[in-house]
This record gives sequence, C-alpha cells and structure tokens, in this order.
Amino acid sequence: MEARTVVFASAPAITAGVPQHKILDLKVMPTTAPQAPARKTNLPKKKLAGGDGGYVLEDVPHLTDFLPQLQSYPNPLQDHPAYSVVKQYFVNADDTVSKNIVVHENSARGTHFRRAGPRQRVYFQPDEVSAAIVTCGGLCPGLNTVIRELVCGLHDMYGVTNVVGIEGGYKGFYARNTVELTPRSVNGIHKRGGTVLGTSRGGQDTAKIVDSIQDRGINQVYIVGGDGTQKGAAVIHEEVRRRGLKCAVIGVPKTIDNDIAVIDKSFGFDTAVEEAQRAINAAHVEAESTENGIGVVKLMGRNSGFIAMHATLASRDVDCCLIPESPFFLEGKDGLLAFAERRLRDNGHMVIVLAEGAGQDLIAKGMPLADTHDASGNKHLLDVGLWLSHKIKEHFRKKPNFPISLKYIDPTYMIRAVPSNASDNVYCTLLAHSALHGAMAGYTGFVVAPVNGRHAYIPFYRITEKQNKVVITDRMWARVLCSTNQPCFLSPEDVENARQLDEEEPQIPLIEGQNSLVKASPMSMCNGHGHLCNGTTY
Ligand SMILES: Nc1ncnc2c1ncn2[C@@H]1O[C@H](COP(=O)(O)OP(=O)(O)OP(=O)(O)O)[C@@H](O)[C@H]1O
Ligand SMILES: O=P(O)(O)OC[C@H]1O[C@](O)(CO)[C@@H](O)[C@@H]1O
Ligand SMILES: [Mg+2]
Repeated sequence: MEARTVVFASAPAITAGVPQHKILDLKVMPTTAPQAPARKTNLPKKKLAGGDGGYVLEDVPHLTDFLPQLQSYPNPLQDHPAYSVVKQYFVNADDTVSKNIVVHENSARGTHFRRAGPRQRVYFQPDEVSAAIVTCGGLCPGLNTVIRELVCGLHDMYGVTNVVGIEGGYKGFYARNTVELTPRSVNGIHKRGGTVLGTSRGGQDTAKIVDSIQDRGINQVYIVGGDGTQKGAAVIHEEVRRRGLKCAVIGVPKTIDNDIAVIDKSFGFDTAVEEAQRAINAAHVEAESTENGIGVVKLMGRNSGFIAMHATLASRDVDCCLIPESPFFLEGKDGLLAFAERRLRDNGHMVIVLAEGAGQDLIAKGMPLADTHDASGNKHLLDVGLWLSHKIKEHFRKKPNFPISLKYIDPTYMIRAVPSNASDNVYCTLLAHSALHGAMAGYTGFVVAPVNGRHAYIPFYRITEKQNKVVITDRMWARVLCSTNQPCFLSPEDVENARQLDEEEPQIPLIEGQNSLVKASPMSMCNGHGHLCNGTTY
C-alpha cells in the first residue's frame, strides 16, 4: 500500500483568540518524496477552556491543532436514509458532558468533556480513510463486538472500505501481518468470546509502531485495551502529532476489572459479573449440601474489587466479600477465621468471594517471594484463594469437633473468555460508533466512554493518571457489608487512610496563557467545524 503524508501550509491567523482556518487543498504524496517537516509545536498536553460559573472544558486534541489547513467536508450521514428522520442527528458544537452530576447550590459547574457523536463536518473523505484496529491486554467480553461495529459502522455510515486488523496486540504493528476487515468477514464475530485479532502484553515500542502506521498509510487507529494500553495509545498519539501525521488515534477502554478512571464502567464488566454468578451459585450449592460447608470463589480484580463487589451484591448468597481496597486480617476475635466460625455455627454454611488482588500484603508476610512481573510490567499476584482456603482448613483442623468441607472455585478465566451479554453488546456498539464519529470529525488523542450516561471524548491523561478503585468510604461498599453482614475488618487508621484517598479531586485551575484558551461562555468557544477554536495556546 502506498504510504502518504500530508504537506501543510503556515499556521492560521489568529484573531481575538479564534483561528481563521484557511481551507487549502490537501496535498497527498508518496513517502518516497521528502517528508513534510513536522511542525515544531509546543502544544501543551492539556487543552482547557473556561466558561461562566466555574465551567471548565477538558477538551481533546483535533487534527487541525497541528495541521491547520486540513480540508473539511459535509458529513455524508446527512444523506443517509436511516438518519434522515432523526430530529437532530448531529451533536451541537458546544455540547459537553458534566463530570460531576451531584451538585449543590453553590457548586462550581466544574469539569466537562466534549460530547461524543457525529459532527456536521468531517475531515476525511470515505476513500481516503485507512483505518486500523488493534486489541491489547487481557481478554474481555465484547472485544469482538467493538471490532465488528467499528468495521460495520465505518462502512455503513461513512462508506469506508479500507479497514485492517493488527494481529496480536501492539507487537503486531511491527512483527506481524494485518488482516483485512470487511462487514462480511466480521459478521457474527460478536457471538464469540476472545478477540479475532488476538492480543498480547508487553512489546510496546512507540517509534516502531508509528513507523508502521506511517508506512502503511494508516490515518485512523482504534486502540482497544485497558489502562496499560491507553498509556501506550497516549504516547503513540504524541509521536503521531510530533511527526505531523494526519492520523486520528482513538482509545476504546476495555477491562472486566472496571478499573478505568472517570468513565461510568468499562465494557465486559456486566458480562463478567453475570458469569461470576454461576461460580457463586455453584459454591453456594456445594456449601449448603454439606455440614459446615464453605465455598471460596476467586474472581478477577488485580487492584480493584468491582467484580467481586457487584457479584456479591447481585448474588445475595455471599457471606463475606474481600477486595484489594479493604484490608482484612485472620486472627483474633474480630478476624476472618472467628467470623467464619460464627457464621458456620449460625447458618451451617458460608460463601466467601474474593478479588484476586485482595490480601496480597498479608500473604507476602508469610511467604516472601521475589517480585515478578508480566511482560507489560504488571505485578504477578499470589493466589489469595488458595492461600485463604489453606488458612481456613488449618484453623479448623485444630478443632476436631468442628469438621468443615471447603470447596475452592477459581473461575477467573471463565468469566472473561465468554461472549458479551446483550447489554454489553449494545454498549460496545455505541462505543464503536462514538469512536468512529470522533475520528471522522478529526478529533484525536481521546478515549471514548460514557460519563454520567452520556458518551464523551476524554483526553488520554484523564484515563491514565489514576485507576478507578472501590471507595470503601462510599455507600456502595457499605451496601455490600450490610448485605453480607460481615465485619469491616478496618482499624481506625485504615478508615483514616481510606478517607484521605477519597478526597475530592482538585480542580485544575485555569491559568490564562498557560493551560487555558479564552475565558468564554461555552457557546462562544466553538467554530463552525464543531471543535474548539484553539490556536496555538490551549
Ligand atoms: N506505561 C505504558 N506505556 C506504554 N505502553 C504500555 C504501558 N503499560 C502497558 N503498555 C502496553 O499496553 C499493552 C497492554 O497493557 P497491559 O498488559 O497492562 O493490559 P491493559 O491494557 O492494562 O489491559 P488489562 O489490564 O485489562 O488486561 C501492552 O502491550 C503493554 O506493553
Ligand atoms: O493472566 P493474564 O492474561 O495476564 O490476565 C490476568 C489479569 O487480567 C485482568 O483480568 C485484566 O484484564 C486482571 O484482573 C488479571 O489479573
Ligand atoms: Mg491493566
């Protein structure tokens, strides 16, 4: 395939903070010709704008930020029969989504993100688009649905026919071949678990990946993966921008652990919680059927216990839920072992659900092991389910008049290798559509996801700067403790630490000329193309 590069003219004139975009013809040339010099931009990483009442828009980059002469075209969707009856199909240029939905009388309006959806003007012509999709990290229900809907959405809504899949995760960009993706080839893949493209951990070499993007002439890259993947996507975007390539880099957040910050939830999470019910039911049936039966179920959740928490609440058969965010201890009258004894005396059986990351410090105390990591740098965890089962058996072995029967169920890979359920399928479809509308409209360097129920374009740094964790000082965790009636196992010091972690995120102050655009009302911040008029300082 012929690689292409874009030549651009001088920066736009700026009048009163609003760049006057001069529309030039896009010149396309083979890479054998001298490369256009990457524009020496020192665009700040954050693109913020302020409005009245403490309104802050944390915006995402647009291709015209560094390729100001790009040609735009009317969105072909305006002639699409399926959308012709929709009252207002295009998103308003100044639509934004509020990060905080619970407000008080005197609250500042706070952080907002650009609303996802189709724009009136697009920055790609259908036959110009060369899109690539890659899936990275662990498996997750819904990966195939996202792939299918990206391919079909690009094709059906925008007439794009050139879409390839990168095989085997980030490594596939430089080590493996691509696979052509057509509506026909992806038809039906959403009914299968896994990812038809394959996935991997490690092997992220930004320069090589961007070389591959450039050589193959790819101008839209859809990167589907978890927190690690999105960190990789952020640096790929930086490099693409540094080289001045007309290439939109879009992240679609994936993880069953639901540990991605800001967003409502990640796809696959619902399916994982639903699938976990099968394991918990089995543990409950086994436990109920024997004298002092104990069922122990280990679920995924390296650093965040969302799956365990939601599976516990959904099931109602769980007597104790253990998650990484909430420390626990075994010994003493308030410890887990004494609690298990009490529960067995009262009910004759019990079910314990734990997230794989729970109690890691506790285990390490007893058996110091070398710190080992996977290819992506994630710490290898010790098997808390096996360890806890052993500790419980050891405890009751000392009590000959208290025979127990313990069954340990480890369904970790079973809950993520299944196809997505109906609700995740719909979610993945909307995610894919939001992603491709953003790319066609020229946005780049963003992750797409719902925030308070509305799909939004979120800058990469927001997703990668911290992980989403269960806040144990929140009411949701209290609901779990109330449903299981388990002790909270926390010392006053633990509670204090948890409260500190839960402190409200500091608002980013707008400093004119450094990280802010103009101080303006949201209405006045947009130009006719539906993106912020940002000039060179944002
Ligand atoms: N800090 C980072 N910078 C650049 N690339 C990274 C970074 N962390 C991870 N990656 C790359 O992203 C890919 C996936 O990362 P990782 O294995 O951590 O999974 P993930 O995307 O977090 O998904 P999950 O944890 O849900 O399985 C890997 O190819 C890895 O090399
Ligand atoms: O064994 P693998 O493939 O590294 O995956 C395990 C990890 O993947 C995750 O499910 C995230 O995808 C974690 O909860 C878990 O620790
Ligand atoms: Mg991860």
